[in-house]
Amino acid sequence: MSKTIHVAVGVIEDAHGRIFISRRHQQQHQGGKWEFPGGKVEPGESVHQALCRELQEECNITVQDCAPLTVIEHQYDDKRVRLDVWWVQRFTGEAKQLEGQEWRWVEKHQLDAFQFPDANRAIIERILMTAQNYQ
Ligand SMILES: Nc1nc2c([nH]c(=O)n2[C@H]2C[C@H](O)[C@@H](COP(=O)(O)OP(=O)(O)OP(=O)(O)O)O2)c(=O)[nH]1
Ligand SMILES: [Mg+2]
Repeated sequence: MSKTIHVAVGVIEDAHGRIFISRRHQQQHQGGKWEFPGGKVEPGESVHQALCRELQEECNITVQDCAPLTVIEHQYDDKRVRLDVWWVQRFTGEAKQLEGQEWRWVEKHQLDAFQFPDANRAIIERILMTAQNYQ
């Protein structure tokens, strides 16, 4: 069995409580589906370092403050992933997608209307649960 791919993922929230999502390129694993920005943790990097690097590269932002939200392990037909998900509420820079992916800000209650990879179901549940607690 191939080894687990460790991924740092950011749930980026803006001042209006909206979440940043982007659409994976068709040729990528889980292509065409929407995602929270992030990418693989490189050798020698902490998850936090990977998160900051990926969000700078993909979304043009510098993370100032973030907190662990959840960790999801998921087996797809072709690979196994471990998604280390962080809530990012403080950042500098204007968020936008720098790698040619379609992107948008969405209200939390609209997240369910987008097609995400299967592993993301648990992330979205956690976002909605956490949001409810703060209303
Ligand atoms: N970034 C991200 N990846 C996700 C999400 N949900 C999910 O199942 N994944 C999976 C898809 C991929 O198998 C893996 C992320 O790997 P990736 O190939 O996009 O990583 P990367 O951005 O570093 O890409 P690369 O440049 O190394 O090719 O995690 C999500 O919400 N965000
Ligand atoms: Mg990525």
